[in-house]
Amino acid sequence: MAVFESLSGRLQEVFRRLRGKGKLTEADVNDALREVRTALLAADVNFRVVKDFIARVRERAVGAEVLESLTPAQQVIKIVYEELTALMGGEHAKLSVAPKPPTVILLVGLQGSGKTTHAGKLAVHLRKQGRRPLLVAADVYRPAAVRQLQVLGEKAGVPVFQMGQQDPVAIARAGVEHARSTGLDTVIVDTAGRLHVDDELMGELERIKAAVSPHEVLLVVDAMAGQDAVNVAEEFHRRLGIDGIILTKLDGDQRGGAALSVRAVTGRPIKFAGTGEKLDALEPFHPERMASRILGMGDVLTLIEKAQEAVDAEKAMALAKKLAKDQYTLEDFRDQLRQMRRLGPLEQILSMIPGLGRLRELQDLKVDEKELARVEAIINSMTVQERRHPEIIDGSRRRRIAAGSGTRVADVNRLLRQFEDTRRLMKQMSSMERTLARRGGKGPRLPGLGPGLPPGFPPGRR
Ligand SMILES: Nc1nc2c(ncn2[C@@H]2O[C@H](COP(=O)(O)OP(=O)(O)OP(=O)(O)O)[C@@H](O)[C@H]2O)c(=O)[nH]1
Repeated sequence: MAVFESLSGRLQEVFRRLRGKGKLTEADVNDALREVRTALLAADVNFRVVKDFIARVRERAVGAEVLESLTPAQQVIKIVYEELTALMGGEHAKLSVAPKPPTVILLVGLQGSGKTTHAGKLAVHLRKQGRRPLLVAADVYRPAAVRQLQVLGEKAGVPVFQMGQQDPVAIARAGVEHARSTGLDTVIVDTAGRLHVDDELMGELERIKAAVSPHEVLLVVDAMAGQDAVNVAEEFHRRLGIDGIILTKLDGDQRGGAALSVRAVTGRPIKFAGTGEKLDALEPFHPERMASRILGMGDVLTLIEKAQEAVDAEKAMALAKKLAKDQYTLEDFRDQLRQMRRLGPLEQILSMIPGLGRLRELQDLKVDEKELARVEAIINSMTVQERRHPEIIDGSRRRRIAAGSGTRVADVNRLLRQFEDTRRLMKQMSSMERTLARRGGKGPRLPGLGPGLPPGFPPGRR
């Protein structure tokens, strides 16, 4: 599922028609903007936000400068892109860091918004940046919450501070003290949630805030709640004062209304987006990249960052050498598959590649994660000899491998064909890159990605 799927589709359709017109009149632009308005409202964007947005775009788009330019449709799209970016806050808003550690981050939000999960994700994210976080369990009403945080901490390799079911204010204070005395530089306090905003909860959060003076109060809201999420954010901000927002479950939100309105309504930026249940499914929120994804222009920068995190640079170098010597094996193929899977769900990845959204045949491509598992099972059923010298895999070996991996001989045949295609293509790519490198030019590959990924991806597409 791609975020903003329907909004993105509708906007691209509007602009496709606009582009088809060549010369534009004011009426053409007004018609297009009316459709943009309908699309935004259907995406559950707050109606006041939509109204202001359309007014701003219209003001910039109907002038002579745009309409009489050589590429009026392009100009209109550019204006929409810029205004969408501005709507979501313009620049990426970073987390603040305390001048003197520890930095204290207070996570607040309703029950089920994904607070505890995102405490863990944030810890993983900070650790990857070389920080030393501490998770503090101050959600004492739901006994399972403390345990949940401990489990997350173990998975993330991040220490967890807890004192059982005591006063959350005391726990938060002791947690910060613990970080200070043990040299941990960032404290993430997980607080209790309720089903609704209520006085008791707000009172408790205010007391915690006063006790630990956090550098960041981050509100965790569920994007799937749409306009309710925006109302919750407004309420929390009014009562508690927040510094930023973590918008969760963006992977499940087809409409995108919350992402587009929450900044405009609260005046506070979205700092992170949660895109899945796993601990690494967290993206720093970049308004311009999100605008680009909405308009079907892809998001290559986020893709590159993900790839750099997932791909082991040393392995990629080793692979490049092997390719040059024509020693690429099925073991390498399997390694690449594993790396690819670490990037996240393939549909999310595909939505970040410019232009892919517009390709008809890709629109109904449902990436089959099971197919990836099957490919891995087949390779695992081979002997080391077979993986390194696939040419020895004859008919009887194919039958044995199929039986061993619980697949059919046809599956094994297909995999071997794909492996051959991949090997051939990768050889071509790597010799192209070498030629380009010799000429001092830049290769077309993504840094950190190539030649790390099978170009025929995803494998097993029939
Ligand atoms: N798809 C998806 N699911 C998520 C995401 N973040 C959290 N979840 C799921 O949402 C559910 C609730 O998450 P929790 O972290 O337990 O929520 P919480 O806000 O801590 O809840 P309380 O502790 O009860 O206040 C869990 O099943 C998570 O796996 C996300 O970004 N995407």
